[in-house]
Amino acid sequence: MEEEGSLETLLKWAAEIGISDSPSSNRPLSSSFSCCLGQSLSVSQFPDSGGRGLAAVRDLRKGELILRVPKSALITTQILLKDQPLSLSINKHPSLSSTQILTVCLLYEMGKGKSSWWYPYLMQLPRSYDTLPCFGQFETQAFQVNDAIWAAEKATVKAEFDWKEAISLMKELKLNHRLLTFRAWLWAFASISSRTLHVPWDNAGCLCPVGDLFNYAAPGEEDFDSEDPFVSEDSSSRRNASSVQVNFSWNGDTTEEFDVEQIDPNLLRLTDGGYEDDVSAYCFYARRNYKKGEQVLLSYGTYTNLELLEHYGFLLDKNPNDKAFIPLEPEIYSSCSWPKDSLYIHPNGKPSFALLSALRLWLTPPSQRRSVGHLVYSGSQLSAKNEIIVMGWIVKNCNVILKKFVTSIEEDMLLLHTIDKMQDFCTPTELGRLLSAFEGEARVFAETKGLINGETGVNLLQSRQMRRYMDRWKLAVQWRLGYKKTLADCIAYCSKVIEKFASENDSTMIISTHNST
Ligand SMILES: C[S@@+](CC[C@H](N)C(=O)[O-])C[C@H]1O[C@@H](n2cnc3c(N)ncnc32)[C@H](O)[C@@H]1O
Repeated sequence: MEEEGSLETLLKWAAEIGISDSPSSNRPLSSSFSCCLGQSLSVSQFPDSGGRGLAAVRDLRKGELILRVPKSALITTQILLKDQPLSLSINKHPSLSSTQILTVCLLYEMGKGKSSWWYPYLMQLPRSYDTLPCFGQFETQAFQVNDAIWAAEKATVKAEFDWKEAISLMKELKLNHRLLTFRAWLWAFASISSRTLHVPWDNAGCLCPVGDLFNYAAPGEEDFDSEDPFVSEDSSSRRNASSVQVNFSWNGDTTEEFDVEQIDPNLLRLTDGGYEDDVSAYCFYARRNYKKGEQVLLSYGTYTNLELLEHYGFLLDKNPNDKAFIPLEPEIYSSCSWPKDSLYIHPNGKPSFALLSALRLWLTPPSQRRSVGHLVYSGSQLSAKNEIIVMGWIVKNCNVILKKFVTSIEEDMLLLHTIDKMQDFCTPTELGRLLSAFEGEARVFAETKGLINGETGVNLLQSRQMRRYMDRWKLAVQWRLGYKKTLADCIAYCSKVIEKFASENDSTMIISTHNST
């Protein structure tokens, strides 16, 4: 993400309008503060986890109030519709969704330039995004996995459809031609998708100055290395995918250093934050204890890496909520009552509870399925033989899928290294050397984007647009590599289970042979 405008201007303006990170909710709202932060938080750079974000300026305790943003500072459709001409025009388009309306409102507000009340905030918004609808054809194909390619294509088509539906309204509002383009729409849509917070009165959510500087940590990270394949499964509620929804769950982090007993029990109610009617403000709370200097993170909800990419334009190296779906025969879905999206492989390689159960049933001879139904649905293994068949089926299918990819895990790792080098190159000679050594996908990228052209190629590579293409391409390669690794881990896991059963079977045979002699 790239943003422009001055951060100091934003933080000064934020202090003036009552945004505060003071731990005391009684601190008078005052314009005498030159920065809204400094008491609990400060803006800092975290290159490996979100770039610009918020750091703790002192040790923070779980449940502590760390930021308040008054309702008047939030950008909501409700507030923007106080503008009469805007409101009159929007009323004439009742079929537009709440997100389309907020997107139009944001572009309309951008069109006001310096006269917008939110100008210091708007200037700090990223100039471009890497959310799925922004992926071009090359980057989309780089996912290699059909589900992901479809998700990217669908996201782009949907964004274009939404834009076309809203264009007559935007023309009525006399937005300048730059704001009428699909590019501008994608920008506004991605701003909303990746930065809005949940508010109870509008599905589109709100834009929350300063509150939207928190980067993301997945809920359930503490379960990531758990031996139990069921722990992280469907344990948290799915949230509205189009907005940053602050997590109200009770499962805070386990890295306690303070005595939880000392915390006011009322504060434990809120571990992330939300809009609070009684104080008319968006309030944020520390979801766990933080040491001074640490990045303070927010849980936007439970997302797979593909969902994170779609709505927020990034993915996590280790995402406890990620899921790898493999193609299954239609009869597998119809032979069980598990929902399709519960049949997947965990990021640690273990098949999901539902996937195992569905396969146990499906790989039982049809005449016996009725009699084992209750065992299958309770998650029990049916027999050693059935378990070996199930694991063998998974191993075989994952192998088939992996072999069909045009690149292997090792090649993807090498490609990521090449992309890094392209992003870091220093001189035209270095670039020339790099480009001449290109083959496969990197060569296609260089050709498609016009990089194989001496001086022009160098200039192009340095351009902002080319950097964006490379970032998105890299995200797609990272995603597919994660997918392949999960399948490889799954093969290893299932093979181990088969070995275990085989060795148990051997020892049973030895015992029974021994007993019969
Ligand atoms: C609500 S904003 C957070 C603040 C943002 N970093 C900024 O500079 O404005 C959400 C965006 O931050 C980035 N982000 C948040 N958490 C991240 C993480 N854990 N890893 C990588 N990028 C992250 C993504 O670009 C996402 O769309």
